[in-house]
Amino acid sequence: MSSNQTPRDEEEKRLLTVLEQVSRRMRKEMALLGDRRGDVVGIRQEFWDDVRMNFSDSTEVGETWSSIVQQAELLAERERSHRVASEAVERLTKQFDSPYFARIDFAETGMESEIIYIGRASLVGEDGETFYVYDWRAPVSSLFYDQEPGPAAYRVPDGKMEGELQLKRQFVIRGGQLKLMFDTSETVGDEILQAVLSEGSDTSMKSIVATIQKEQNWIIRDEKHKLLVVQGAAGSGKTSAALQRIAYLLYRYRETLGPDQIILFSPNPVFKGYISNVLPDLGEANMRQMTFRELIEARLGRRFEVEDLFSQTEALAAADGTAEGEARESSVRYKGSEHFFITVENYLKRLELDGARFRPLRFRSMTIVSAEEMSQQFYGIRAADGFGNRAAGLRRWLLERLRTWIDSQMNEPWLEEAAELVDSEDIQRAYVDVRRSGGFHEEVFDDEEQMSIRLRRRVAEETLAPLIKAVRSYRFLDAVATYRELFESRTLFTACSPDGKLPTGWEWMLQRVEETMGRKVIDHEDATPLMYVSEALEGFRRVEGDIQHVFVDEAQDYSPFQAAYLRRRYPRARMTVLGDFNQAIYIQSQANGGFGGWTRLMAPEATSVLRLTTSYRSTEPIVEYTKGILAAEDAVGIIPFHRKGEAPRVIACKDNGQLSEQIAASINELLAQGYGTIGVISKTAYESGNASALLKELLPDDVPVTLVTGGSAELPKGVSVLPSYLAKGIEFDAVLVWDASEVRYGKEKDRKLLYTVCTRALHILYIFHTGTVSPWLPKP
Ligand SMILES: Nc1ncnc2c1ncn2[C@@H]1O[C@H](COP(=O)(O)OP(=O)(O)OP(=O)(O)O)[C@@H](O)[C@H]1O
Repeated sequence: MSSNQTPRDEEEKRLLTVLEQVSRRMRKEMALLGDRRGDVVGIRQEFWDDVRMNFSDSTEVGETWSSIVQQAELLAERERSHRVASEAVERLTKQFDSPYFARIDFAETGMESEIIYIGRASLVGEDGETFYVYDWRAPVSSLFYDQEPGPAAYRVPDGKMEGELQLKRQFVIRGGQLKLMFDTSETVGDEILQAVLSEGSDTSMKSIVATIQKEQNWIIRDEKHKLLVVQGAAGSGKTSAALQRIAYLLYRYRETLGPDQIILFSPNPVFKGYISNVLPDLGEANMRQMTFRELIEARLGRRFEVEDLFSQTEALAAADGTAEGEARESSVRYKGSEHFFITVENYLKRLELDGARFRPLRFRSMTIVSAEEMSQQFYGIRAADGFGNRAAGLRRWLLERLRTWIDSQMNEPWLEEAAELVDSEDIQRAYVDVRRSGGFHEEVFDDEEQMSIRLRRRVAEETLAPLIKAVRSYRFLDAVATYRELFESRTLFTACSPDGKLPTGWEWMLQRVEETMGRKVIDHEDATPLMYVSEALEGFRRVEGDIQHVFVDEAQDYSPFQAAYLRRRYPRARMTVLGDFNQAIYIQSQANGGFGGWTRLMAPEATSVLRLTTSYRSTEPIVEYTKGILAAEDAVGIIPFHRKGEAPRVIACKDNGQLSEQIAASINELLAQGYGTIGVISKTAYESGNASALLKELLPDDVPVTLVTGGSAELPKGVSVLPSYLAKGIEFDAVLVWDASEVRYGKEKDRKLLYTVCTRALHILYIFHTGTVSPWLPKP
């Protein structure tokens, strides 16, 4: 490079070289893609022409079959290579747009300096040796995220590389054009981050690979710990770090780890949709995503009507201030507490000796096996074998008992009558059975007798099929009665309780459990404890051993039961758990005070607890303002990223009518200013239903207003109207809070909810209220 060129000229030149490589590769892949497409279409069209069809004898049929298989394999292979080529074209298109975002010059000790460019994906020359761009996940790339210029080192799989980091440069390249470049002495320079954060938000989350911060990078690349617990302020990049970590793990362990071996627990379906583009955008397939609710539904949903967390939240809000509401709230709080978890754990220990409840096997009015017999059999198996072996032993024994019981019924009138009613097809089948087993050669009379026995046996087995199925799926264990027992006996409860005390409102809980479970309804607060007891009695047999990584986002919302359950269900998985105790918005998680349920899941030496303190989402004025909603001790350690913006506004309205008019006017203004996503966030779903109807009336037809509900799978563009708890984890350019009055957000329990709502804003936060304003908002 000639010396009178500026660094920018040199970088422009280098960019052209890289783009030329990209386009050369693109031409090649396009040609390949065209060929493959042609092949696929051709094979599909001529599929049957190339198959020899001959059915004249069995040899010919065999040959016909193998020629079909051959053609199908050829087609599948071409389809695979078509897919590979089309993925390559997609990747190269993105590379043409922005091939890299950073450069580092690193001199390994005793060696010459090497220039390394870092991008979303690697780019290797046709010689297979020239690395034009390194993948952001390559070991050397960590220098960019972790280190400042000067002596530096990075980890490689078999040790450490030491040397000197001589230069760090960041780029913004869009559409193949170098827009910005900075040399930086910080880990990742502020200027670029400023530029990225000033952009508008979208209806789906973006990747952050170009600007990953040092602390986030520790989370992304940690390979030492089996349990990683992250407490991070609102907007500090927990979800982002989790998703980039998944991409990192898929790259680092690509030989042994697939996306279906990673599972992420999301707070709700909207969030699921919101994050679903990040991994594909990074060229990786999505991991599995679930909500905890889906686990509960799969386990209890077939036999019970199970309330979900959102319905519980709505029910509590509707009953707020009533005696019934207060009682339910304290029950919900208690059942999510550590105290209750320990009580149930102690109860399970006692159940190893005695007390598990069983459902008798009954047929019509006959008892085939009584609950007492089952209990004797169950507790007759050594306790050391654990619940799992005992339950399996009892299951085997019951199936055997059912078989002998069927034998004993052969001459019973009910069976004879039922056998007489069977249709001729069944008789035919019984006839075939007898023939197959060698009947009908000897005495005719005996054969008839045999046939009739078979017929009766078949009828008996069919009639008892549901019972047999129930035994096979462990339904003889009565988890509901076992769980209820804990509430029915005061002495039992106090014996299990860690401090020997009953919780306040215990009588109410007892009545409620009796009343709901009697109707086959399970309150949300009972669902996980019940599922836990139920699975414990079966010995936690429903494990998913092939899952290698479990991620839990919004982990502060999980009760100790939920945490313990996930650990049991995925026994071999490493866990990454991310949350913010300031956003513990559900009553169920307010009593367990943070992350206790998670941190005890694994040994301390296998656990790492990290904090993220800088809040990147919102402007500095918004972060400073929202910190004021929290209690002073909770706000310590939340640091705004210095991005300028408008101060939040609090707008008083005289009634709901004026409130909706003011919000509609703000929406019009904000849309005109170019804000693409606007969230109108109310406390409950009931209110958001009303809000959306009012706004639709007030706004012109071309302004899209979408009501987001618990079932919504994605976030729309334009104006979203949604309840507080569905706004978890997502963000909007502008947040308009629907009625932050004292009536709505007046109690201590509403404080974190209001904080969560307000921290969804990137650039604009307007808070509207009727009557007296919530006491939690900072005083002007
Ligand atoms: N290193 C980064 N570079 C660029 N943007 C970032 C970075 N870290 C976070 N962000 C942005 O900040 C916003 C918040 O990130 P994210 O949703 O991951 O935070 P969070 O901690 O999960 O938030 P919350 O708990 O409030 O839901 C997102 O828009 C994300 O893109």
